[in-house]
Amino acid sequence: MTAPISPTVSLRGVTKRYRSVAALDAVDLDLQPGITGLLGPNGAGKTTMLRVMATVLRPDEGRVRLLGRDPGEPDTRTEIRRRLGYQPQELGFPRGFSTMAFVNYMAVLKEWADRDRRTTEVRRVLDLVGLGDVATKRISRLSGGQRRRVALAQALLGTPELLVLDEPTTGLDPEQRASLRGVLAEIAATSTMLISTHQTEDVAALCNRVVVLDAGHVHFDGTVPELVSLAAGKVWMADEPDAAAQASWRTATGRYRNVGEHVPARADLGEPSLEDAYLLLRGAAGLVPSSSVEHEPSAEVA
Ligand SMILES: Nc1ncnc2c1ncn2[C@@H]1O[C@H](COP(=O)(O)OP(=O)(O)OP(=O)(O)O)[C@@H](O)[C@H]1O
Repeated sequence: MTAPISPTVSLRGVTKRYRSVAALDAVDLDLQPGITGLLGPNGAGKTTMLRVMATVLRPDEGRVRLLGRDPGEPDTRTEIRRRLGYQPQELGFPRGFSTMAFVNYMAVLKEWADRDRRTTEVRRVLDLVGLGDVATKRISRLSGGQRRRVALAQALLGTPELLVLDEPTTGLDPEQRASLRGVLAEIAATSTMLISTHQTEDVAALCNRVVVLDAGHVHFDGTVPELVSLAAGKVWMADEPDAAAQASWRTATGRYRNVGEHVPARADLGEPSLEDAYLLLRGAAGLVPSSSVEHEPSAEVA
C-alpha cells in the first residue's frame, strides 16, 4: 500500500479578523499539487487566504502548514519563502525601474547570487509571460496588463513548489489570457498552485479543483465537473428572458440563457457551464438578484 501524499498546504480552523469582520472564519483546507481555483464574491476573503498562504499574514487562530512546515517559526518561514512564489493583487513598483531591472531586483532578494544564472532566469520568466520585448522599457510606461505580467514574472522566478496568484489574468486581453493559461498549466505539472480569480472560464480551463469562498467560509470544495453538475437540468435557452429565472442574459445567438429551477415555456435544455453553477451556488446563498440581467455577462463573476 502506498503512503498518502501529505498536502503542500494545510489550513485547520484558520480565522483572520479585521475588527468585527471575520475575513476567514475557521477555514479547513488542504492543497495538493495541481491548480486549485479560488472563486468568491468581492470581500469573500480570497486575498486574505492567499496572504496567509504567502506568509504575509498570520491568522488570529488556527494552524497553517506550508510545504510541510510551520510558517509561524522565523527560520522555517524563511525556508518556505525560498520555495514560494506570490503574485499579490496589487504590486507597487519602485520608481524608474525597467521591467528587467525590477525582476532582477526581485531575483536578488530571492537569493539568486550568481549573476549569470540570475540573468538567465530573469530572461526566462520575462519570456514566459511574454514581456521579453519590453525588458528594457520602464515599468511606468507599460500598459496595465503588462504590469500585471511583471508581477507574475517575479512570482515565477525559480519555478516555486508553491505558487499563490491573486487574479493573475485580470486586465489581460484574450490572447494574453490564453497564452498565460498554457504557461500556468505547464508549471502546475510540478507545483501546487492556488489562483484567486473572478474568471470562471479560467477555472474551467485550468483547474482540477475549485474552492468557493463566501463570507470567510468554504462554501464549495470539489472538482470542476462536480461544481458544473450543480447546474445540470437548470439551464434553459429561450427566445425571451425568464422572469422566474435566478439569472437570465442574452447570448451571442440572440437567445436568452435562463438559469434556475423554473422551466420557461418553449425552451431548450442547455449545456451547463461553470459560470451557471457558480451563479446557482451564489443564488443558493440568497445573493444573486432574481431580476433578469439583460446583457451578456463577461466570464467575470462577482
Ligand atoms: N487590511 C484590512 N483592514 C480591514 N478590513 C479588511 C482588510 N483587508 C480585508 N478586509 C476585509 O476583509 C474581508 C475580506 O477581504 P478580502 O480582500 O480578503 O476579500 P476578497 O475575496 O479578496 O475580495 P475581492 O474579490 O474584492 O478582492 C472584507 O470584508 C474586507 O473589507
